[in-house]
Amino acid sequence: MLASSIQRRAFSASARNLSKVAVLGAAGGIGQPLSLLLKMNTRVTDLALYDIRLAPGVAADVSHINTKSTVKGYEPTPSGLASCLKGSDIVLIPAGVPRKPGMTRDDLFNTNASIVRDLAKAVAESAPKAKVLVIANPVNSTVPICAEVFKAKGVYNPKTLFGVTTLDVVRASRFVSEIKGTDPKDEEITVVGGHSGVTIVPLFSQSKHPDLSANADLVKRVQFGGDEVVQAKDGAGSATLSMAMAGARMADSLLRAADGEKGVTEPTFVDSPLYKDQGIDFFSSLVELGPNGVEKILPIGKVDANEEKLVAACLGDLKKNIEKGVAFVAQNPGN
Ligand SMILES: NC(=O)C1=CN([C@@H]2O[C@H](COP(=O)(O)OP(=O)(O)OC[C@H]3O[C@@H](n4cnc5c(N)ncnc54)[C@H](O)[C@@H]3O)[C@@H](O)[C@H]2O)C=CC1
Ligand SMILES: O=C([O-])CC(=O)C(=O)O
Repeated sequence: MLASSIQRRAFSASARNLSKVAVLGAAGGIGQPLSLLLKMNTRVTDLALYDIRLAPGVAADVSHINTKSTVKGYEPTPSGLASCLKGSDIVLIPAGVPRKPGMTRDDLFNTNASIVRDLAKAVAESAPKAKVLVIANPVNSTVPICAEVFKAKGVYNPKTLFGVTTLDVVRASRFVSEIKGTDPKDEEITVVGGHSGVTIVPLFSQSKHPDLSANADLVKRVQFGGDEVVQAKDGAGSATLSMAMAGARMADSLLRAADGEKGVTEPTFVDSPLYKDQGIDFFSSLVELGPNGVEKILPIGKVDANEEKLVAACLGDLKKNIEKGVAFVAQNPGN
């Protein structure tokens, strides 16, 4: 009995990979709680924090938490960034400015596009095999920007680039549970499309409450949940704590899949075949994760008449957002 439990322990310990996780933008509103949650994750063995300010301070603070992983904060220099990235299995990118009331995510493009482009270049040079999780907005454009940079550097792997859309399903399950008086953990809501306004498409017809697809207020709340936080923070930024939780969940799912766990799925914005025939190269849907990243992209499944209209509205905007990201890199390749 004892021997077999020791054997089991030995097996589970040996089945786990060493995992270096890097956070770029680690001193920000998302970066700090995200770093905290990653420090609490026992699958992370090395946590590497980079920002243009304060990363060593955040690292010193987080490093006192009594879990086994090492934590290091890097100086805001090209060599600091390269050392941070070197050997990383997962790179999360929450670097970039957040919205203020009255702005759309697309209004962040002018500032964040070049930040993400330059960080993607550093990833291509120092961690070309890492799984890259893009949080910086507008995700619908920043993910194509990363893809174009990786293509130009000859390291593009569509299985390892992810736009983080987890917060949309986190919100959807919570909002439904509030209406139905249920536990959000029992409310799995599929959300597809992209990550802004009408490109966010909840598919309530596939949930336990198909009637909710006719609830226009709820659909709108999921699509514009981010605005609720932006307005409530009144100029001081957008969702940070719920986003940190969502980003940490996405990273944990990839780590579990890398450790051989089967059937791990997350919704995420990836290079997807689902609407390529309409010229849309990236789309968020449920994705099965494996040791190499994307294992299988699941189809969106059956949708009802309300949702068909939502998908149609999503595709128009999404196509433009993706094209904008691609055009940016073509016109501004940077140094
Ligand atoms: N994907 C999603 O669901 C969500 C995405 N976001 C987005 O995440 C981004 C970050 O939001 P917050 O953390 O609230 O902003 P923040 O302003 O609090 O933090 C951003 C951090 O990025 C750093 N930074 C800026 N340029 C950098 C560079 N070149 N290299 C490294 N670090 C750099 C800043 O110094 C700052 O510490 C925003 O673009 C926001 O819109 C926010 C919520 C949800
Ligand atoms: O709304 C924003 O700007 C931040 C975001 O992406 C979200 O909260 O979903």
